[in-house]
Amino acid sequence: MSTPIAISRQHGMDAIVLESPDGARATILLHGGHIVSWVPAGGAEQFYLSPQSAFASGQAVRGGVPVIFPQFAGRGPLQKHGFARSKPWQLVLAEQTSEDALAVLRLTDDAATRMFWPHAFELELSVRLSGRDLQIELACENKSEQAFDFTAALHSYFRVNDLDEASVQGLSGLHYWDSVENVEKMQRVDLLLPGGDLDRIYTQVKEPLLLREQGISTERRLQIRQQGFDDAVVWNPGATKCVQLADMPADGYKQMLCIEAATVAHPIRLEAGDVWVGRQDLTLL
Ligand SMILES: O=P(O)(O)OC[C@H]1O[C@H](O)[C@H](O)[C@@H](O)[C@@H]1O
Repeated sequence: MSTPIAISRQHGMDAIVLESPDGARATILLHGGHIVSWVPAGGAEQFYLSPQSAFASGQAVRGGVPVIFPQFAGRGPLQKHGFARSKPWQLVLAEQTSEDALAVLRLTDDAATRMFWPHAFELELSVRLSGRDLQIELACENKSEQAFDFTAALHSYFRVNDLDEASVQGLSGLHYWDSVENVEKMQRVDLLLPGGDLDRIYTQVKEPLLLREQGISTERRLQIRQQGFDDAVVWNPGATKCVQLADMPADGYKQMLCIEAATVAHPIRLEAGDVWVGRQDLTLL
């Protein structure tokens, strides 16, 4: 038995609010196919959402999980991070079952996307919510007659109470591109303590990552697993760059850390008719 979920309004935009029977909750805007909130069962908000974010057509939301496609950052001729995050997506399905809640959203090419990127595609974002799990899947089908290349990411902004008390585990031994210093390096220590101004593309990420936060009497442990995506981007703008972001408070960087499932280093080549799938699965332990 499943119950359909109707479109509601959140942040002045069309949205789906997923609620699983065990009390977990997630909100997805049709604008950008953008998850803006996730509260696991018995837990607190896991995503950072800037109080100064724009919620307007054609603009990107600052926080949550922007879908980056078909170009990561400025690595190509398109607008930064491509167009998917600022386009209206269509709702395919939203329902609650006795075990979970699920939404599927779709973005296809149109005259505007083909002007910049001359390919026919179908992107599908599936979000499954249950208990302390959030599973995010991005699928891309090549609907054109020729192969195309793209880069992509699920650019998740995790909320932290205090950046100084947050750490990321599971990166040791990985090579990364340091986008601040423009140099390739290797992660030697297991625990990454993300101070400000950090922008790294870790390549060939196979093991789960763990975002940890030490409170006075509690410890938050959020497991981040990815599949289909080769790389993980860890980003925090730090004080100086944060001030330059018009849609973020000056000290907003202290409350967030991006850990993104991404394919950046080697673009994905998708043959005509083929489908690529990437996912980021989150579990509050
Ligand atoms: O400000 P945006 O266009 O949303 O980009 C935000 C950030 O995204 C990624 O994490 C990149 O690695 C950063 O270099 C970039 O600054």
